[in-house]
Amino acid sequence: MDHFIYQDQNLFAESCSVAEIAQQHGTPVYIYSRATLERHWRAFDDAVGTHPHLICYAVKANSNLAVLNVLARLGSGFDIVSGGELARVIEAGGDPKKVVFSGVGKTVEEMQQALELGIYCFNVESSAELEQLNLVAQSLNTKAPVSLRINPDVDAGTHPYISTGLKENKFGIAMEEAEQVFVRAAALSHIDVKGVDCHIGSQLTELKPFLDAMDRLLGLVDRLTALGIELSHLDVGGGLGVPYDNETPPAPQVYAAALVERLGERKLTLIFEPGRAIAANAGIFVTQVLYLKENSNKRFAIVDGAMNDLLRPALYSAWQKIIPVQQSDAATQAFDIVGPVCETGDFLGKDRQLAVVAGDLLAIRSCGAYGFAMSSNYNSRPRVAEIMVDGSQAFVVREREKRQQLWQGEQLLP
Ligand SMILES: Cc1ncc(COP(=O)(O)O)c(C=O)c1O
Ligand SMILES: N[C@@H](CCCC[NH3+])C(=O)O
Repeated sequence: MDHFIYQDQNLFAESCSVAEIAQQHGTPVYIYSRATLERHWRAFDDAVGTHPHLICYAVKANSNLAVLNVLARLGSGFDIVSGGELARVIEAGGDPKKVVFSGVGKTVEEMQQALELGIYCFNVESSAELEQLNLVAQSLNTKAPVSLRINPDVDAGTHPYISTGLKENKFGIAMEEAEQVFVRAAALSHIDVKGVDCHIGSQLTELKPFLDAMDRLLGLVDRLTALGIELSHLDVGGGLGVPYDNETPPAPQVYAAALVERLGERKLTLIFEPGRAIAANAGIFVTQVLYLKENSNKRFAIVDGAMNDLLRPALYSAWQKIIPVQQSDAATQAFDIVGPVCETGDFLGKDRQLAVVAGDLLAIRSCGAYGFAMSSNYNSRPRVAEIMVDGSQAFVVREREKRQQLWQGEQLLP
């Protein structure tokens, strides 16, 4: 396949057998490929070429320490949205000087933590946050490096829940107010204005919205230069989509080349915040069929994995490829793949043509991003194990939760 997204090929090829991993570690289970993670990160980094840049992997996509560590060893930066994510990055050996901090609701404590660790930049999302950050930096007798996140009001053409760059979304500072907030930021004693950023949404499959957003940001950069405010970087956010089915998002080379070209003569370091493009197709979710069941006009494969383990189908009606791990002699029939959770929305796939019997393993593909990271304990289900395949070896990078861990910290009344 020519595309840089390798569809977790590694996990099904040579080295490690998915069936053996499932047998040894139980199901449901997430399995990641180190080689694929590295290849995706490098493909992204190489795509930007020699233009000064920093790839800040979006930790929210998959925050497993081993995943972060693999990327940190390549020299990756990180895009974080909480103090918890920052702590994970440090724990995984990431460099705080390559961290950008996004999010509309940073707390005072998170600002202190990030300032003390010396992060690269705060992506500030409102005037109120800017004023608060100035006070926190003052109290620590330092200056906070800041980029202002601008809401460029472009339609990313993606699912409404994961579109972030429209006027009605909560994210960023409105373009109409941008100059005024930059002027204020430049005047604040404990703020160091570094850059501008945007992030218009996730799973984008067209280039145009990225370019539209970039053009609007560059217009602002030029107006700021005229006002005497010189920026050193432009952060284009994340959002590059991946093929879950037969989508054809732009390859990173095409995407990056188009953005670099738009910069023209401007001397701005480019920052990227890819999450899904690095991690999604470096992971699968493996689940076992418990029972087959037939109602009047529906056939169900009831599996041991559920919406608490993999939320995307229930939350966004997201479609992810489901394939049997081993060949079966059973007849191919249409199944809804559903989990044990007591919700009608608990499905992993609908109306899938599959040849399966009870006991078979199914692999849900493209689960390396927003899979485990969005999992929960709903229905008091322990969170599943995460495994990373590295060459011919499979490592447990997170153990399956034990039942007793589920009520840790809970107290009975006296
Ligand atoms: C600010 C920010 N940066 C980066 C990302 C990563 O997005 P994606 O995983 O689509 O690359 C997100 C999530 O959408 C985000 O909100
Ligand atoms: N969690 C979403 C993406 C949201 C990205 C975070 N801003 C998904 O699974 O597609």
